[in-house]
Amino acid sequence: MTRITSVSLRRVLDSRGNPTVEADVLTESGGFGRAAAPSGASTGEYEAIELPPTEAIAAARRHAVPRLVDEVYAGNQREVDAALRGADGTENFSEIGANSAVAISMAAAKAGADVLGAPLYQHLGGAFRGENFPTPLGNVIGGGEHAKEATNIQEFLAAPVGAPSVSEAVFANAQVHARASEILDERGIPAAKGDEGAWAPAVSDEEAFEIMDEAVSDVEDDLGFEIRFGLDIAASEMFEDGVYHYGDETKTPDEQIDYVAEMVDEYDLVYVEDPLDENDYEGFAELTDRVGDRTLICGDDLFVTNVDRLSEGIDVGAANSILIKPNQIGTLSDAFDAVELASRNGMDAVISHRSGETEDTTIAHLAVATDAPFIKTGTVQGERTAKLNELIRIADDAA
Ligand SMILES: O=C(O)[C@@H](CO)OP(=O)(O)O
Ligand SMILES: [Mg+2]
Repeated sequence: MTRITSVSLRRVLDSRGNPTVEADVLTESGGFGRAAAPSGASTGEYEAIELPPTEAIAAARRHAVPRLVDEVYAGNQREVDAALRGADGTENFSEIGANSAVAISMAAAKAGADVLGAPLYQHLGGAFRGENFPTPLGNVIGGGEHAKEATNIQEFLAAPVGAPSVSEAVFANAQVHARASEILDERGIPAAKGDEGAWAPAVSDEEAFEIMDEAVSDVEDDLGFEIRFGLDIAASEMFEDGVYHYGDETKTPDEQIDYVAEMVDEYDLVYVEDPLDENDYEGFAELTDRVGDRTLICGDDLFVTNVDRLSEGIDVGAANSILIKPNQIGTLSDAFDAVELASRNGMDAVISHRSGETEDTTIAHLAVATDAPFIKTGTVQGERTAKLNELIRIADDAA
């Protein structure tokens, strides 16, 4: 019933106005799934390869589609993803492109769910999923590679950890985003928005910490549940010639560890992603040792959703959490393997969007399917609210 009868690929727009790959998968009994690949700006050095969409589509049509159509069942995700890997033949999807691979992988999952008549989160996660919902990490202020002339730290993320429901959490983040705008106004600071819809003011990181702290406390007082915040430092982007660059100032790796540890305590941070360069497993381990009992130290560029890199990290205690981005590795099966390896080792797996996104909602289902404690998928702006609104619908559906 779920045998794939057609896979079509096309170029569509992403939120930055760049082309990306969209896939449609059809099955024998009329099941249909559509998904589009997201795209990063602050990409990790070890991510699977994103090819220019036209090339990725041509290569996938040549190599992958013949191995899928009439050959593979969309309901069998492992089989779909093994066919994609077989068609590509490389470690990093450099032949058909991780963008084609992930679009097909996600579209097949949706087609499989469609035939089974199950919501995607249940098809991926099984009958017992849908009880727990992730806390959304909402990007409120940011800079780095996502906005010019703004903060050095890439993302300041609201985390409504005490919200009684996913819907209240989603609205709390939107309120923090609105409150941050008022505080910027009060201080006479103009702010455009970065790629993910976060405010991108030309302020120091120090001032961004203050604004974030104030916005979060105000909304916490108003709503009456605990809201904290966290960071994606995206430190690999700042690391050059052995030091971290904060505008004209620099920090040595030891100073960077001290700085992050101080910020964790000063602001009671609940989450810190990529505090150090993507090759510094030891630095990650030292920081995790110092503050890992009170915050999540999450590896994004460090692990790139890759089980081999995660295993190395586990060996040295490099983090207590991993960011999962399906397009970093190319298939849903690979992403699930990373989640499972992490959770077998007591680490949290956080599901994430990319800075370049589409209206695709797969990651909302993935977060519920994997029982993720957090999902990072922005706060406002259509391609972000697509996922947040889907989470609200899933919660409604599962109730
Ligand atoms: O660094 C990150 O975590 C992401 C998403 O916020 O950014 P990008 O997609 O540009 O890598
Ligand atoms: Mg990151």
